[in-house]
Amino acid sequence: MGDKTEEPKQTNENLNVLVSTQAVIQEALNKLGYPEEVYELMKEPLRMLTVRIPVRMDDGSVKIFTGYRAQHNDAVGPTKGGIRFHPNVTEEEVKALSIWMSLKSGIVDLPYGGGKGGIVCDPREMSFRELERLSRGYVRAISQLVGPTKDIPAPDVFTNSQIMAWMMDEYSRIREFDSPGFITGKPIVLGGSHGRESATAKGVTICIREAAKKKGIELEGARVVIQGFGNAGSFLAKFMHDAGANVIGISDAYGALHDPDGLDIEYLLDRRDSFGTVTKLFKDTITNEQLLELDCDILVPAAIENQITAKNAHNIKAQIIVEAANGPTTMEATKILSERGILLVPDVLASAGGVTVSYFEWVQNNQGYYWSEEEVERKLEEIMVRSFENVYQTSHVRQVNMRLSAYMVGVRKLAEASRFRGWV
Ligand SMILES: NC(=O)C1=CN([C@@H]2O[C@H](COP(=O)(O)OP(=O)(O)OC[C@H]3O[C@@H](n4cnc5c(N)ncnc54)[C@H](O)[C@@H]3O)[C@@H](O)[C@H]2O)C=CC1
Ligand SMILES: O=C(O)CCC(=O)C(=O)O
Repeated sequence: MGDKTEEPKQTNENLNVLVSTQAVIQEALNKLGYPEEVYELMKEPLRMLTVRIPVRMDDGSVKIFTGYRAQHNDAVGPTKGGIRFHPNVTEEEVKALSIWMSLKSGIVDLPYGGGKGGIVCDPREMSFRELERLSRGYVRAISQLVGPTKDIPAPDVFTNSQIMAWMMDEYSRIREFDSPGFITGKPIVLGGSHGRESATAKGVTICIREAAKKKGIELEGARVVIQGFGNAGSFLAKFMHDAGANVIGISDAYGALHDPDGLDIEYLLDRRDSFGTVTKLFKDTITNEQLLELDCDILVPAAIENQITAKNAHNIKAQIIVEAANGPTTMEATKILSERGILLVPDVLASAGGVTVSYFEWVQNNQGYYWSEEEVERKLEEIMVRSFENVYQTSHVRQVNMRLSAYMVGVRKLAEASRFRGWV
């Protein structure tokens, strides 16, 4: 399968993640037999807040940042989803990310709808104190819309447990009581859960293991390529390495590293910075585009959107693609990969380990009783295996690819809850 590398194709492909997500949602609802009004309800978030956040910079100037919080649908329960700090954040991207959160919660069966936030900024260029002021300013700006029973944020690209701690502290000050359940992904000492930091990668690892079984591929010695070396990508590299797989390629925003004999993962983990950057330390690098087309068994995009497109889908060599990132593969590429017989485990299933352990964190905060790491991992394992099997079997029974079957599984609970509430 696919040893030959084709010339990049010129395409007029749609790269708008909101538009492409809407198309798959519509297809899923049609297949399930729901009327058009259900799609009309689902195609956009119920609420979308845009905020402007003034931040005093270290040089004394004031900079105004734009931020968003989207709440897709709260028919099932409060909305939930991460906050992204990235220069390319857009309103449409945040909307799509909130829809994906609804689907994830439906797939792993959590009592949530989807939410997502983002701030247009580059935290790599900001000081620690500037980041604190920005994080607190964002919470002040969205505080009326969010809360432990309304909308519960968490980390995403370029945000981490320190940022969650500042946000929790700011929210608690505004409300005048300690509110650990306002946000998840916190440091353990502030009510964070064991296993949350590695949860997204754990969930991806379980999906890789289950997908490899379906394809008859042994994980021991399998060649794995991972795009992105942040929270999701770096923990995944470790778990793959520990499972005896051969991680032959990794990347960050600045480039990629390749060694057909296997990279020194322990060394790379030791040298990466808090933004998941490591390739700057090396002279001998390849590009992210080259990384995706490397000869390997398992490919894991764990960085940003629109990485596998109609341009490069024909040149992907992996037999299994497991999407740790949100939206890394376009819909046209999904079709090409599925026609080529490549097993693609979609983002809304594969990356749902993060929100699952965030849910455990929120439950622990609400009850004030904390679980051991073993308990968290056992519960996560059970949920991920069951969800993988459900989506996989649905794809077989309905004769659709796993992205469409995941959307069908994910959207059903939301549609039913909206119907029982009398919304549609
Ligand atoms: N952190 C979490 O719990 C979850 C994360 N995800 C998704 O996983 C993906 C990665 O998120 P995290 O690991 O949390 O972020 P992170 O901020 O920890 O790491 C991001 C990584 O992507 C790289 N990157 C950024 N821009 C890039 C570009 N243009 N090209 C190539 N690489 C680039 C960075 O250098 C870094 O290595 C995102 O799509 C995120 O939405 C999904 C579910 C949960
Ligand atoms: O942990 C959470 O609540 C959300 C994680 C997230 O943002 C995601 O799955 O994309």
